[in-house]
Amino acid sequence: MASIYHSTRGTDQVCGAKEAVLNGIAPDGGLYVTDALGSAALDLNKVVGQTFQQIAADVLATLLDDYTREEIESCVDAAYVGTFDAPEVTPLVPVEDQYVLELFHGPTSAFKDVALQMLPQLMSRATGEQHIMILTATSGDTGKAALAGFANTPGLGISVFFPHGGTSAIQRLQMVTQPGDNVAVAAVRGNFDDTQSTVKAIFADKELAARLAEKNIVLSSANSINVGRLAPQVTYYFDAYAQLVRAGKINVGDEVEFCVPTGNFGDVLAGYFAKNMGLPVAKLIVASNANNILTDFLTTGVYDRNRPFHKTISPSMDILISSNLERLLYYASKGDTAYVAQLMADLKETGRYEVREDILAGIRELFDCGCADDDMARESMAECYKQTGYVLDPHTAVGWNVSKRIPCKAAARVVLSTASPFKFCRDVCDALGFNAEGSDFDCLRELEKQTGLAAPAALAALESADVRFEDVIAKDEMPAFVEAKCGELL
Ligand SMILES: N[C@@H](CCOP(=O)(O)O)C(=O)O
Repeated sequence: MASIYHSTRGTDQVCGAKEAVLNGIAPDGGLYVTDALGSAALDLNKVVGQTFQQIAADVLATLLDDYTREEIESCVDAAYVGTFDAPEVTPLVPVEDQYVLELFHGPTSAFKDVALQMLPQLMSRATGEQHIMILTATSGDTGKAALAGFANTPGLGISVFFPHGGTSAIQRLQMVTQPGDNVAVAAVRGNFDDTQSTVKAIFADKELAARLAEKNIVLSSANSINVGRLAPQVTYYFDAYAQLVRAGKINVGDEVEFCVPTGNFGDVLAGYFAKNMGLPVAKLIVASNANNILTDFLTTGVYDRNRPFHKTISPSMDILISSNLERLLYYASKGDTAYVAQLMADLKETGRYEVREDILAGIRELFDCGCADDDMARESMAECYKQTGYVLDPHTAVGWNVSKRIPCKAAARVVLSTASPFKFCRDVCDALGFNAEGSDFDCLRELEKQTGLAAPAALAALESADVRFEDVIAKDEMPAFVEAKCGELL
């Protein structure tokens, strides 16, 4: 029987995986979860002999089990054959005494491509006659990856909102130059949390939904609140493990640790899913930048967003409302939807909640944490480059810094590398002591010259790309923007 999905905040409305992917977020504002997680494991002996694509097919068939095997395999082919510039898709590179999992070889040079090359495939096989408008809030990377994934998909439109002045220059250019007839992009005055919260409010707006329904349009999400975004990310945890075994670094069954730079908690939650699907994970280390709300939560059990919001050199992690933590709370409370709903209501009303001691203790059995501010990240970029020649982007540097301070107790430690350093070339040049003057493309060329690395062609090409989207709007204007774009694009 196919897995049943329901909200983290209640079980009265249930659906299958396809409907969960299509809806993006549950009708009560919670996130879709399935109680089947933990009941089916991948066969590790098989995994270690598989390609990334084969592992992806098995992961997706397990988590999204109302897709047929044929549907899953055609999704995998479309998403992962010929779309990444590394044959392994997500290569694992030894650097000093740990391993860097390079997740940035996709079309937009960020880990989001792994899921956002897949989500449009999943969505188009789940939809019927309806038209879909995808709403995406981004702090830098998701937006472009979603645009690249959904551009020109028949029957689908996509609207992306990013914080005005809150991304790197290259990240912004990637979005505002996006070609396609079905895409819209706007900068929002405010930070990522304002944008993400407004997108969630738009999903909850019943009157807007009714007006759109008259035009046969539904809204969905390309953020990791959508289980169709999260499930594909589980693949690279298994694949990293397989690469370690094949390289003779560990034996099948050995435990490994992962250190994950994260803001919205999606990337690290995918590791929790992997663990629950049979991957021997000893620890998941949550690495935060100066917006260290997750470090505080995992240390004290208190989640408190009443604090300053810092703009950092790792902008994709500038987040104080980590959406996917809600899913972990659901599983850690053993499926207590009323408890999760209460915590989320507390967060909305007071900006704060505190979990019970037993729940924190359960979480801490698997999760460790740490944070690194900009100076620490710069130091790690410089030190790592000096000692090994390896160039870390500022987000990966946060993970690297945190990882270095927590001794590894398992057979291997893998640091997830979230983006190409060329997306943040000015800050990387600055950290590495290279010339960081001039335009961002001067910095890109300087980084190439000094390191001998080639910038991804799509990033270099942004220098001469036409800017198509220049709207800067207030968050209150987002609902009208979405409704207008539904009319224009669908
Ligand atoms: N870091 C993200 C923020 C949104 O996270 P998501 O994983 O939920 O899409 C970004 O770069 O936009």
